[in-house]
Amino acid sequence: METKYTLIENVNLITAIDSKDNIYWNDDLINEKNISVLIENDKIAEISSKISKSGIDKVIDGNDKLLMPSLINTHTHSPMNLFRGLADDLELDTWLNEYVWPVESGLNGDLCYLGAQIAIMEMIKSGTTCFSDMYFFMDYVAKAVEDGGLRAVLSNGMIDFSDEEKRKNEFKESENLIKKWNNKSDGRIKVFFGPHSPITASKELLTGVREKANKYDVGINIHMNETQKEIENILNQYNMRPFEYLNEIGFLDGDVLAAHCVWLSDNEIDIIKEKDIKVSYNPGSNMKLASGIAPISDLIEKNICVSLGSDGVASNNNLDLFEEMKLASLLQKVDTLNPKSLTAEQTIKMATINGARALGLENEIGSIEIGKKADMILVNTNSIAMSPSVNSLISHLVYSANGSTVDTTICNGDILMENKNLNVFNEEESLKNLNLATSKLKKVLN
Ligand SMILES: CSC[C@H]1O[C@@H](n2cnc3c(O)ncnc32)[C@H](O)[C@@H]1O
Ligand SMILES: [Zn+2]
Repeated sequence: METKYTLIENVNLITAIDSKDNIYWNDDLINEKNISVLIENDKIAEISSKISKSGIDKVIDGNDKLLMPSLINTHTHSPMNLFRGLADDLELDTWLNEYVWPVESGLNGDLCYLGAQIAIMEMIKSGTTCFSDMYFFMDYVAKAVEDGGLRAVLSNGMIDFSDEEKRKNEFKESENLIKKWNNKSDGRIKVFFGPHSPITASKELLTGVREKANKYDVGINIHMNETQKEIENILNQYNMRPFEYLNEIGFLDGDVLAAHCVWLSDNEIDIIKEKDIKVSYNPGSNMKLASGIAPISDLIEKNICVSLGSDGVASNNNLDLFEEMKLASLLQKVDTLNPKSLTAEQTIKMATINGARALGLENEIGSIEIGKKADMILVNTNSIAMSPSVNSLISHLVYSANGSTVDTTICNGDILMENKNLNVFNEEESLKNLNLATSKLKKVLN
């Protein structure tokens, strides 16, 4: 294979630097002007103030642009792009039991491919190139990731409600997904186990997942402590809170990615810290479903790894992590009544380097450093949202910009969007198919 060189010239570079020592919150962001970055195939080869153009296949002018690591969404359900606006203004239980699960019963692989395809286009357009997904028909989602050029950590969502037959099927599905897709598509796809939650997954399923996650050396993606009702349910069954219960059965380890973590006791925070659990904060979904406010400022103070997730678009209702960064920060400020809670710098780390750490990908992505994969975005600084550019661009990224300020998106060295033009999939055709598919799926609710 011939070596491909891409050069990004004279750009304003903003990135975290991986501290490599599990200190998640103490390093500052790099913010330097007139930098050039050389990409050799899929990797960052050089970062310097001047790089020769000779032998370069593609030169991107970085004037009026900001270069940063692309964003990492550590919790979503990509095929749920079929269900945006289907069920709004409801709390989690009603939303799931009366709307979402009935329409999901009509899903098939092709529909999940379509939903994931649209989610992937939405993510590329808004600057995300890596996402952690839990859903059904994940073989089809993996194909959409392969075709769409993104990076993803995929998990088959496992629900058994204590039914042994269901449990066996879930393990079969999950192990097949691992064997077929883990480390595939040029290493862009990884697979985790995905027990849905301690309510929907039995103790046997959870202990089985821990055993198999160790066997296959993969992580675990799970919903935790999202609503007060869920905590009461576990307390009634086990006389322990959810993290205490999972600790007791030996489920917890540093490879566990726990989504939501809204309602946490002090003891649970200590367990999260001790076990180095990775937390995915989903402020948009937690607000929309009126679930509550996660105590992120307390977690940061304890140096717990907190990353950022959107959840699915049926509860968010989009996948724009720029919007999510703003919600993330503002919600912490209003919760603590402290304007210094979750600063813009911390929020960018949350959406980049901590996302990488949460997925076990910190040696590959999450920052712009030599040897890392070329997953990065160019943001248009000659735009109203990013002006005046003589003020803090870091502030603009979190408090003012949204996904539409992203101009160019690169994943694994491939340019997936350039000057706002998508290089993958056919958006118009997919949206036509989406409307047809959703109108059929919705009929079950009438
Ligand atoms: C078993 S596949 C994943 C499963 O999770 C459902 N889901 C989507 N968002 C949430 C959420 O915020 N909490 C709990 N479950 C959620 C999704 O609809 C699938 O059924
Ligand atoms: Zn979820």
